[in-house]
Amino acid sequence: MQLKVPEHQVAGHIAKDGKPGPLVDDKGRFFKPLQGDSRGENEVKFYESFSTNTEVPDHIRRFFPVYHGTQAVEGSDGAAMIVLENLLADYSKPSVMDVKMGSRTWYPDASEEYVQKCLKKDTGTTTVSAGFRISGFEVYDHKESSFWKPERKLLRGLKVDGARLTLRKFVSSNSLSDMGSKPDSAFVSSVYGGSNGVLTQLLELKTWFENQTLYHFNSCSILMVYENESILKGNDDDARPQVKLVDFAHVLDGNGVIDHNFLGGLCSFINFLRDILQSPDESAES
Ligand SMILES: O=P(O)(O)O[C@@H]1[C@@H](OP(=O)(O)O)[C@H](OP(=O)(O)O)[C@H](O)[C@H](OP(=O)(O)O)[C@H]1OP(=O)(O)O
Ligand SMILES: Nc1ncnc2c1ncn2[C@@H]1O[C@H](COP(=O)(O)OP(=O)(O)O)[C@@H](O)[C@H]1O
Repeated sequence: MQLKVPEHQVAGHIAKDGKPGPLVDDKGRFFKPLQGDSRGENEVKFYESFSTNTEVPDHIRRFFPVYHGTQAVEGSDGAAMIVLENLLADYSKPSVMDVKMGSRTWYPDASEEYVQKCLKKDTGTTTVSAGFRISGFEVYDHKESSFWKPERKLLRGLKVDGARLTLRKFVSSNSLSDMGSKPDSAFVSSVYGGSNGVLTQLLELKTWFENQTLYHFNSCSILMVYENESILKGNDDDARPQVKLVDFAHVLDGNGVIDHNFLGGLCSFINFLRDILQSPDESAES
C-alpha cells in the first residue's frame, strides 16, 4: 500500500517530533493517527457508535466521512490509524476551508488547564464573538495558477470582519496573497448558493441539529470544499461544493440534550454566508 502525506490538509496535527501525521492512499482513503491520549480512543468510539446508530437519518450520513475501522500502518512505524474516506479524493484542484464550530471549544469535565488553554484561543479568535473560527484554509489562486495557504498565526489573529472578508476571499478569483486586496466573490453563487451549494447543505444540517440529542460535537469542524478545475474551464456549475464534519476527538453523548454550542455556531455561520450571498459586491473591512 503506497501512502503519502495529504497535499491539501488545512488544519490539525501533522507529523512532528516523531509523531505520525495523516496519510492518504490512492484508493480514496485518509488515515488519521490515533492521538496518544484518550482523544484517539474517543474518536474511534464516536465513529463506531455513529456508523451503527440507526437513529441517524441516511441523508445526514452524507455529511460525515465514511469510516473504515482502524488499522496499524506499516509505513508509519506501525502506528494505529483511523481509516476514513478521503474527502478530497475526487477533487483535482480543491479549495478547502476548516471552520471550527461553537462559541466554546472546551467540553464539560475537561481539566482546568485544558479549559484555560481553550478559553485563551476562544476569546482571542472569533470563536466567542462569532460562534466559529476559521482554523485553516487553502485556495486555488487563479491568477498565480497555484495553491495559497495563509499562515496559522495570521488566521489566529482574525476578528469578525476579517473572518467575513476571508469567507469572501474563499470564493474569489483575484489574487489572495495580497491580504489587502478586495475580493471579487466571483464564485459566490456557484459555491455558497444554488440548490446543491454550501448554504443549502448547511441548512439541511441545521434542521438535524435543531432536533438531534444523540451527540455533542465539541470542538468539531465543518470542512468546505469545492473544485476549481471546472471553474477554470468556464463551467462554474460543476464546482461540486461539499460540506462535511471532521474531528470527533471531543464528541460526547448528547444525553437527550440539544447541542446548543454547535447549533448556535452553525446558525451564525449560516448568517455570515447568507449575508455574503445577498451582497457579494460589498467591500468588507479586514
Ligand atoms: O495545540 P494547538 O494550540 O495547536 O491546538 C490544537 C488546535 O489548533 P488551533 O490552535 O485551534 O488551530 C486544533 O485545531 P484544528 O484541528 O487545527 O482546527 C485541535 O483543536 C487540536 O485539538 P484536538 O486534536 O481536536 O484534540 C488542538 O490541540 P490541543 O491543544 O488540544 O492539543
Ligand atoms: N476524511 C478526511 N479527508 C480529507 N481530509 C481530511 C479528512 N479529515 C481531516 N482532514 C484534513 O485534516 C485536517 C485536520 O483534521 P482533524 O480531524 O481536525 O485533525 P486533528 O484532530 O489533528 O485536529 C482537516 O482540516 C482537513 O484538512
